[in-house]
Parts: sequence; structure tokens; C-alpha cells
Amino acid sequence: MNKIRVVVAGPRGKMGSEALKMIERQDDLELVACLDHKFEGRKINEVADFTSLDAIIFTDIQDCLDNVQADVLIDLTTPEYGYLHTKTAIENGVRPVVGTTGFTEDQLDELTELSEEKGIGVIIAPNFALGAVLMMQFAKWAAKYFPDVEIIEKHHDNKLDAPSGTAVKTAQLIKEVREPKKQGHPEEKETIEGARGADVDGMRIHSMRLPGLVAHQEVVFGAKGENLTIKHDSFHRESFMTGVKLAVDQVMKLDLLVYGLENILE
Ligand SMILES: NC(=O)C1=CN([C@@H]2O[C@H](COP(=O)(O)OP(=O)(O)OC[C@H]3O[C@@H](n4cnc5c(N)ncnc54)[C@H](OP(=O)(O)O)[C@@H]3O)[C@@H](O)[C@H]2O)C=CC1
Ligand SMILES: O=C(O)C1=N[C@H](C(=O)O)C[C@H](O)C1
Repeated sequence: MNKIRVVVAGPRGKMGSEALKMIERQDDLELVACLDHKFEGRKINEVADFTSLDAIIFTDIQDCLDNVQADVLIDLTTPEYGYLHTKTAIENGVRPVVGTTGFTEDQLDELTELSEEKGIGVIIAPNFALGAVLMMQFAKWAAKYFPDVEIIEKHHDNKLDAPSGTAVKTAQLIKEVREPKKQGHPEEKETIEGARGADVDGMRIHSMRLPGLVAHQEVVFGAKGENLTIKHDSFHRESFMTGVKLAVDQVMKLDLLVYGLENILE
């Protein structure tokens, strides 16, 4: 069996460490290198005690891809470096599986064009948890009947981007089926800036950041005399790993960019 050769960017992080544990459990995946911003040339098991994998750490993506034969890059870093890594991987014929959130629409458009031009598969998934993917699909369905909707996302306080990638994706999916609509009183005024949250096409996104939280979202629909709430909670980052493995397998069969795990679920 030919194993899929994987590079993990962000291997010591909360998600990266789970990805390494997932790779360790799979017979068909091989960790061939790690990409970090420190510990150049060290082995990952020398600097992280949660893994026995002994892949070498690189701190420069081009150097890494010049020296290692890789099929897939799993990126779980920061918006700035995630974008750079994804672009460089495509340019080098390595397929990115990207969990990193916070990319702009322009960056997503550029990566989409580049993947098409190079014929390289890319999967960018704002949320790899299957329950979260279903939550987004259920929300899209409900929005057909309930156009008044607010999204409340709650995350740990180390998160860099707000709103979350999941909330942005949920709003995009809802936008596909909902007429643009300004919600609340037509003359409402914020007496404290930001009180009504971020505005996407008239619907609102509220972002909470607190210690103790992992990743949680509620999509609340309102209509006369009733409310519908669709809610998902990730209590542990293991919840994302089924989706990461699925994306690694599927990206090998793609020659374009797919945004959202729902597009590869059967
Ligand atoms: N799609 C999904 O399902 C999910 C996506 N995410 C997203 O994944 C990303 C990572 O999240 P999380 O693991 O919680 O964050 P962490 O901060 O725990 O991990 C990020 C890791 O990346 C490292 N890093 C920083 N800069 C670089 C660089 N230039 N090259 C390589 N590594 C670098 C950090 O190192 P150091 O700590 O030294 O700074 C850290 O170890 C975020 O964008 C988050 O939103 C998170 C959960 C689920
Ligand atoms: O930073 C996180 O933790 C998460 N980020 C992703 C997002 O921005 O939606 C996915 C999940 O919510 C966890």
C-alpha cells in the first residue's frame, strides 16, 4: 500500500497536536515533515511529548517542500501563515488540506484560481466536525422558511479571528437561500458600538471569547410566536479529526479547490 505522505504545519498547536495523534493511528498516512516557526532541524518528538513520530521540523515552507517528498500539507496555523503555506504548497504541486480560518474572500478567490490553473486539489474547511457541517446544512434549510436569523458563536479566548470561519460559512450558506433583509427595528441605533454584532446582508453574527470554551455555535431563527435554535458544540478537538482524515483521502482525488467539508461528504 502506498501511504499518503503528509506534512503538518502547526504541529505543536491545539489542532496540530490532534492531527499528529490522528496520523499516528492511521496505517495509510505517513508524517514526512513538520512546519513550525521554531525548532528548525529538530525532530518533532524531541520538542513535543505527545507524539512518538520523529519527522524533521522545517521553518520555511519552500525549504521543506524542496527537501521532502510530500503529497498533502495539513495547515493548522494562523490566517497569515496559513495563506502563505497554502499558496506555496499549490505552487509546488502539494495538495493542501486547510483548517486554518480567517482567510479573506480575495485570498480564497486567488487560491481557487491558482488551484484550477495548476490542477491541484485543495480542501479548505472552516469546520472539520461532522456535527458542525450538519448544523450549517440544517441552518441553510431552515433559512428558506425563517429569514430572521442571528448567529452566536462561542470560542476559547486564544482564537485570533472573529467572527469564526464557521460563522462566516454559515452566513454564506444562508445567504444563498435568503433574500437580503435588515433585521430588527428599521430605526434601531447602537448606543454602544458593536452591540448588534457584525452585519452580513442584514443578519447578525455575535462572537463570544471565554476561557473554558472550545468551539460552539447557535443559529437562532425567529418568527411570529416561535423560535428555532440549531446548536453544535465541539467539547474536544478530537471532534475535528474524522473530517481531517476524510479531507486528506479526498484531496488526493481532486484537481480543484473545494471550500467546505459538505462538498466531499457522500
Ligand atoms: N477547520 C476546523 O475544523 C478548525 C480550525 N481551527 C483553526 O485552526 C487554526 C489553528 O488553531 P489552534 O490549533 O487552536 O491554534 P494554536 O494557536 O493552538 O496552534 C497554532 C500553531 O501554529 C504555530 N505557528 C504559528 N506560526 C507558524 C508558522 N509560521 N509556521 C508554522 N506554525 C506556526 C503556533 O506556534 P506558537 O504556539 O509557538 O505560536 C501554534 O503551535 C486556527 O486558524 C483555527 O481557527 C481550529 C479548530 C478547528
Ligand atoms: O479556532 C478554533 O478553535 C476554531 N476555529 C474554526 C472556526 O473559526 O470556525 C472551527 C471551530 O469553530 C474551532
